[in-house]
Amino acid sequence: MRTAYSVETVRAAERELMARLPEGALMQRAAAGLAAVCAGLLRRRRGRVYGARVVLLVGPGDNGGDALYAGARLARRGAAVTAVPMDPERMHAGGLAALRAAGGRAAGTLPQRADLVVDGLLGIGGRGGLRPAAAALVERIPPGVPVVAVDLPSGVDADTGEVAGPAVTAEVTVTFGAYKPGLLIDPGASRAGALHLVDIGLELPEPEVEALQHADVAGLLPEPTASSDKYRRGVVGIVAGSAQYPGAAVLAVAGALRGGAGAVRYVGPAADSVLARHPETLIGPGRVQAWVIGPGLGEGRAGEVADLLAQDTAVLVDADGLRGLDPAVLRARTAPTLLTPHAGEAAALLGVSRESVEAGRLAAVRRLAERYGAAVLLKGSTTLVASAGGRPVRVNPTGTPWLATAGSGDVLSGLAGSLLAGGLSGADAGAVGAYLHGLAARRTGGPLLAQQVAEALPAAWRDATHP
Ligand SMILES: NC(=O)C1=CN([C@@H]2O[C@H](COP(=O)(O)OP(=O)(O)OC[C@H]3O[C@@H](n4cnc5c(N)ncnc54)[C@H](OP(=O)(O)O)[C@@H]3O)[C@@H](O)[C@H]2O)[C@@H](O)CC1
Ligand SMILES: [K+]
Repeated sequence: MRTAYSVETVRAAERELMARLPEGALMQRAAAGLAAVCAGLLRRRRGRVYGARVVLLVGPGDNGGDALYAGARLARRGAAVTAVPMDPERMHAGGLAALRAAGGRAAGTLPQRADLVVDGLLGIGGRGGLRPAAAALVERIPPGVPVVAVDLPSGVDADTGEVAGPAVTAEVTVTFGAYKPGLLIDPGASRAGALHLVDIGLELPEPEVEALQHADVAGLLPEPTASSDKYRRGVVGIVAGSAQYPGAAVLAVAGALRGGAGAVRYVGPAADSVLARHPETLIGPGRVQAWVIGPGLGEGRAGEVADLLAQDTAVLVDADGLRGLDPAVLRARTAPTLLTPHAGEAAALLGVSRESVEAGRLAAVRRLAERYGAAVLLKGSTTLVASAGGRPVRVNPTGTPWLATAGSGDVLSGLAGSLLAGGLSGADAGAVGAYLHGLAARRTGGPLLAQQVAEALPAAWRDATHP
């Protein structure tokens, strides 16, 4: 599991550790890790550190201090290191002295030729959009030069991944002590590049955000045993499709058939299309362990959603099924409930604009889970899964922009519903479903069709369970 911690939590752990260590020890650990990553990048790019031109963008706080001490280490290995301050009056004094003693220098303007830029403008002390002096430096980073961000790319909000105005786009981010949520959640995540965690010895409590890895998924996936027949492996019921959108039913069933359930039942007007593509499907009402309702349903079917929610059975509600949901009804349920909105649907459920959901995805998914008392999977460039009760929000690490394609959400809802039928909780079914869905899309690559994602799911399942 990759875990991420809020600034408040990191600061508290840092205070506790600092009290037990000599002054400056943590910054030295951070700078050593940062310098090692920079040296590795320079060796890969140009064979050696000696003679490399390194530019440090130096902010007024300790983030700038990390950059200066790391710059000193690189200068001692023969790099030509230039520090460019955001504010010449405010630079970490000890770091600047160390850089000068190692042969580095400070300059007022950003050199146009460089092999590496180190972004030490702002770390976890950054607040709001970059002020003009910082924004001006970021805009002058020469194109094509790799940037290593110190702790996080300047301009990215550490707690949320929000980006207000200009921000650094890094090739690598070297982060200290713990991942920050903003490194795992877009738009911040796509600014951070490859992540490198430097252990500085912090002792941390339960994380605010976590990302599953292969081993976590393997541990959660239901594997049939010798004694499991199709009913024990769970039956998932799909209520989807309409005369206008029969394809959504076909795709939801395609996902459900590959999610490990023993059988898939279809209820709705697209039975002929479903059977033509998936002759394995059971048709018509009957007993199930989980229902999926919503994909391609069209308008005017809220009564069917209400009927399913009144049953003591796990339910996944997607797409058109999400219209006009009553929080009180959902909160009263005891069986697992999973809602799978995209940003527009989430906005309607919260009564806010789509833009505000996109800009603050973490807050939005948490509020949805609390308001509806359900697990909520918020689809998007980084899919998030929250559950009611303050558990860590799960960030899906396997997504790819190619998944933004028609029908891909229908496959996901069927897949996650199948996992619910297999006995996973709402949050686990959502997180594991999103993980496999992303892996399947990555395997398919390039411009993809939703049905190809469904077809690649068994291979994705094997990748996660037998890497
Ligand atoms: N945690 C750990 O264990 C360890 C942490 N370490 C390092 O310390 C870093 C945190 O250092 P930090 O607290 O000094 O804050 P930092 O990020 O340098 O920024 C504060 C400065 O920025 C300014 N400023 C704020 N917003 C701004 C904006 N939008 N645009 C422009 N300026 C803005 C703000 O100005 P002010 O508001 O005071 O006027 C203040 O001067 C952390 O990220 C990591 O790198 C490691 O060394 C060791 C272990
Ligand atoms: K930074």
